[in-house]
Amino acid sequence: MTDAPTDDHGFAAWLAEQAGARLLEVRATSGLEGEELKDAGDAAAQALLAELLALHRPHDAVLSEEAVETHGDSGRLNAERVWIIDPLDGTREFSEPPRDDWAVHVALWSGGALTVGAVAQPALGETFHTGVPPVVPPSSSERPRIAVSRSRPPAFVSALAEELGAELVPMGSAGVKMMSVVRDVADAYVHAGGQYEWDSAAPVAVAAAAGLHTSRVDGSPLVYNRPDPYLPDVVVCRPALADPILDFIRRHGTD
Ligand SMILES: Nc1ncnc2c1ncn2[C@@H]1O[C@H](COP(=O)(O)O)[C@@H](OP(=O)(O)O)[C@H]1O
Ligand SMILES: [Mg+2]
Repeated sequence: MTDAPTDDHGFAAWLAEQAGARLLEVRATSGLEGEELKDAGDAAAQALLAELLALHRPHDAVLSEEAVETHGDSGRLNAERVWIIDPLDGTREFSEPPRDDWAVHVALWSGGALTVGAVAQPALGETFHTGVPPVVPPSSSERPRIAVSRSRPPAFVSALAEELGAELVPMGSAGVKMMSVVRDVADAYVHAGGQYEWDSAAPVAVAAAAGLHTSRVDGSPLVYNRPDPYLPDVVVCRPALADPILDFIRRHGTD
């Protein structure tokens, strides 16, 4: 294991990569499949991240999908610095090798806002982070592309795509979908109906640092480290698509 960087951006990227390497190892060597592989991945990535955070940032609080005791007020609500992590986002896709649409999310919330984010896509060998904000290339597609859940695409997004003349691009993991906009694989990610702070914190921090639009579906800001981490909807897109998308949702809702 390489030394942990001292700056928070580099540290977040390093953490995400350490967990990513552990996940690749579990996938390649455990011999497990299906639910057992999902559970082994979640547990291994959570254990490593918890250990490394306790070792290198012992005074900071944590909110993790895989640590239920952090979901309520475990001290994080009064903390100055809170790491919001999803040790394995896109668990379903992780359990379907050789799919690469799964990710490790590490964000830092500090003093009321997200200040750091890192999203590792270990099977792609790529990590996106706020230390070196990604440069989003001009869109390579004439038609807008909207990334949607592979397993549970919200119905309103099909109607939105029809109005915008867009195509839907199904893939797993909230982080992968937001990074697909950064990578010019899609132009927008629009989601409603359920999600939690850990699903969006790190990729939203990276997307915002890259100059993309990030908000709730009603256009209001995404707010993190709240008492209830349920944060059911999100829009991440190229800035030019924000008005058309938010206007459609204002007129038609998300039901
Ligand atoms: N309706 C919903 N309610 C709760 N969580 C949801 C959800 N839709 C998506 N998610 C979460 O968002 C992540 C991406 O989902 P999807 O690939 O379907 O877009 C998944 O995280 P995990 O893989 O960490 O559980 C999934 O659990
Ligand atoms: Mg998740």
